[in-house]
Amino acid sequence: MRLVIREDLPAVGDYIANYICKRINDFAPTPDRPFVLGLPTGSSPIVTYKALIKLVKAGKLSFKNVVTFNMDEYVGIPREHPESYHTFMFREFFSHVDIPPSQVNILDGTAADLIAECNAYEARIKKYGGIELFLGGIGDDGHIAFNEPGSSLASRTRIKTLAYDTILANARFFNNDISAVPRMALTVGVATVMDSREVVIIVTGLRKAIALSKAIEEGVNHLWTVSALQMHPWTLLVVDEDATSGKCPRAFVFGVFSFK
Ligand SMILES: N[C@@H]1[C@@H](O)[C@H](O)[C@@H](COP(=O)(O)O)O[C@@H]1O
Repeated sequence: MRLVIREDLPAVGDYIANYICKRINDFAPTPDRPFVLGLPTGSSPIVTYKALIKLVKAGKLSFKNVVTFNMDEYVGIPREHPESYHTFMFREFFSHVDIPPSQVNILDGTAADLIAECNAYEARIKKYGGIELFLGGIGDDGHIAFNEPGSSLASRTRIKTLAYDTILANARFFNNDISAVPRMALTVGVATVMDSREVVIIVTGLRKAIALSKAIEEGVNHLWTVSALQMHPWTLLVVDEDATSGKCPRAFVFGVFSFK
């Protein structure tokens, strides 16, 4: 597991955007061999998206031969809803880069058969040969995608009931009205993320300090689902100074690297 510490959120965003840019350019994707990229929502990735958009506008990066799979989507709110992850992704990212919309994959939380929707999503990922790089964020409780505390570490794309903490945290996007936050979501599973060839995780802010410490300093534990990444052969955590204010310094003793 690699750990990169940067001063603040904008520096984290720049680092990850440049990292992804290099990965895509080195991969030299073509229409027959696209780069398959997993993507998150949330406030943490917004600066990364902004930095990626800048790279595209500067002609240093193209998404023409990139296929994306988003991590999750709320159940029961239409795509057009201002807080659907579908709307979020087009507003914050896809509308500003050169990706053909047909290459964007986002779970449909309004599908008539939600289980079939989840199974088809897994099949589509498989059809593309798996995900090359999954970018993710984490919740304050260490959840990855919507794999809430207690999720199976062998989980696949499925319907998940949201934890009360997550509903509370996301109420800020719904005018602080807890009752307006969907109770369920479709989410890739922990095993879906683990199958990716590389995982890059953004962890920023004091709120995430305990989760970061649990992710890298304690054992693999389904109550902090991000900790499963300890078992992944090629994970990169990019964090800011605030997020290291848990117990992180000990991590260096155990050989986690810091590139400052
Ligand atoms: N499903 C998303 C997660 O994928 C995301 O990582 C998390 C953190 O969001 P933020 O970056 O706003 O802290 O929010 C939601 O729960």
